Amino acid sequence: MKGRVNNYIEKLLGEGRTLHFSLIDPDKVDSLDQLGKLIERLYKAGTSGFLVGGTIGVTQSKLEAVLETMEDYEIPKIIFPSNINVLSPLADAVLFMSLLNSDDLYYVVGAQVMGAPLVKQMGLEILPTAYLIIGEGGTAGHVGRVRTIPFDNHELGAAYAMAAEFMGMRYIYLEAGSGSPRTVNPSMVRYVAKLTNLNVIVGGGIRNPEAARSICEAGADIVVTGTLLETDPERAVKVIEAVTEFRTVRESAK
Ligand SMILES: CC(C)=CCC/C(C)=C/CC/C(C)=C/CC/C(C)=C/COP(=O)(O)OP(=O)(O)O
Ligand SMILES: O=P(O)(O)OC[C@@H](O)CO
Ligand SMILES: [Mg+2]
Repeated sequence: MKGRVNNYIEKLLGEGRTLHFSLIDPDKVDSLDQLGKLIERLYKAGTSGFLVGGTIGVTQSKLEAVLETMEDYEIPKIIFPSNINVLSPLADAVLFMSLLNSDDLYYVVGAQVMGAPLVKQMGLEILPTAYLIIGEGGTAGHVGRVRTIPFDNHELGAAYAMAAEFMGMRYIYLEAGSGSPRTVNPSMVRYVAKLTNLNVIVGGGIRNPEAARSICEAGADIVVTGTLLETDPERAVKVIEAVTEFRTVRESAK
């Protein structure tokens, strides 16, 4: 899929679909055998791609073991990097992200400067992504030193999203944090989707098909689940079905 991931995403979105990405955290994998079975299950259920990453504890060897387990599947394998050590040429693409609401310049531009030559050498396709953490954002919010955007402050979320679009980014990831007790507010998703042409990725705390559906209805383009795959794969399959069965007519931003 290298070089074809953006096109693959645009094609499915153009057909009115919403995509589901399964987030695998290499640090949470106990057995590669079990991971292989889980991946097969998620693929058969219709997940649209794999994100691979975790905030803490991911080594290159754990990352590559996960990517090798996925290699025979014809859907994108995309790195979700917490830092420059979480990169590998075995992936197809990388969410090349800037944490826009960080107080630490390292997460806004430093990691990108250190990572860019590595990404180039590895030949990874780029998904230029504004990463926005809403609420406290769990471990990622702590590590990323976020300047809080309250869950109900849609104007603030949308202002960041518009700034990201004006700076040339193509994706925005609205993140509540892994295992968050609540998801990003669907009304913030609606606001961002309406005011920009960015592809809107939403993740954090999505634990059931109803929550996933509300986020789809609000106009998300890609829905991410991570923790649920680890805790309740049966329910994760139901979330995948809810997302991939959803159909929408997308409007361009005014
Ligand atoms: C572009 C490059 C090379 C790096 C970008 C680096 C940036 C901007 C990082 C943002 C801050 C950060 C720590 C993000 C983590 C994103 C991530 C992989 C989340 C998913 O992992 P979790 O599920 O939260 O991990 P744990 O389960 O370990 O908490
Ligand atoms: O683990 P969950 O809560 O599904 O969150 C997924 C992802 O948005 C975390 O970065
Ligand atoms: Mg996690």
